[in-house]
Parts: sequence; structure tokens; C-alpha cells
Amino acid sequence: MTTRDIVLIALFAAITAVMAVFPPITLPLLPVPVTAQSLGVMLAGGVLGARRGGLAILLLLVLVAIGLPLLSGGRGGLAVFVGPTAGFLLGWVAAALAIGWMTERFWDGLSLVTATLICVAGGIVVMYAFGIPGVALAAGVPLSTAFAGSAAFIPGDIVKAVIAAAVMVAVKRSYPIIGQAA
Ligand SMILES: O=C(O)CCCC[C@@H]1SC[C@@H]2NC(=O)N[C@@H]21
Repeated sequence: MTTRDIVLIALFAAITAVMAVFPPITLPLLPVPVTAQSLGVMLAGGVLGARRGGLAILLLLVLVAIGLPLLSGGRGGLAVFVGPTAGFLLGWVAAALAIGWMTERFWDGLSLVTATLICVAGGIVVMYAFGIPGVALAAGVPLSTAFAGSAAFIPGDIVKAVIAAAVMVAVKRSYPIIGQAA
């Protein structure tokens, strides 16, 4: 781990935190907001790779846990880790790791299409695999309701996946971080 790695990890934790300035939007069925922060998660994994991307999101969650109001709506503190969005928060780390791992694996041929598919696989499939059971458990709703309620996030998350993919491809061209010697 170099000084540059630490700076990049802190930078992407900060970028994801800043995305909390967009007000949370609540949809019917579930007490889980639409948030721009899942875009930060995709960017962390897709630009930094698995290890640094996962650490960036972990750092953000540690700062949230110690009470900083870095989640949308100015939320923070330990309570969020037992609330209805706890599964999604855990899924953020898993998603950054998965997106980072897939980006490293497909680095040489990375195109807008590949990067979008990677962000959808990590930022929707992996993230929701943690979030849906988490919200069912914490909010006391059936898994089917958690599943149906979460489907409403998909269109927005696909838009975020395309934006993240465009950034990943642009960064790969101009300032590649993945695939570089530390
Ligand atoms: O702020 C929180 O406590 C976490 C919110 C998690 C929201 C999830 S992330 C995936 C899905 N897409 C969204 O826009 N919202 C949910």
C-alpha cells in the first residue's frame, strides 16, 4: 500500500460521501431511499480496482459508524447498521469488491459495454443480493415484498451503471489506475 493508494482510497470515499448531498427519494413499499451514493460505489470499484475500491467504501462506512452524517439525508451513526438499509450498506463493500475484481479481470478489453455489464453485475446483482434479505429482515417484510420494492431501484441503477462505465473507460484512456504498478 503506497501513499498514492491511500490518497486514492480517501478520494473515492470522499466522492461517495459528497454524493449524499443529493436528497434521498423514498419509493413505495420499502424504507430504503433512492440515492446517488451507489454511483460512488460503482466508481470506486471500477476506477480503483477491488482492493482499493473496497477499502474506499469500507472507509466511508467506518466514518458513518463513528457518527459522521455522510449518508443521504445527513444520516450516520451505528444505528444505520441495524436499520433497513444495513444489508445494502454491506452490499456496497461487496459491490465495490466485485466490480473491481471484474474490471481487473476484463481490463485489457474494457469497453463501454463490458464496463456497463460489470457495473450492473456488481452494482445491482451483488448489491441487491445483500440488500434485499437485509431489508426483509430489518423491516420485517416478506422477501417477496423486499424483492418487488427493490425492483423500483433498477432503472436508476442502470443509469448509474452507464455513467460509471463511461467514467471507467475515460479514466482508463487518460489516467489508468488499475493495471499500473503501484
Ligand atoms: O443511505 C443508506 O442508508 C443506504 C441506502 C441504500 C440504497 C440502495 S443502494 C441500491 C439501491 N439503489 C438506490 O438508489 N437505492 C438502493
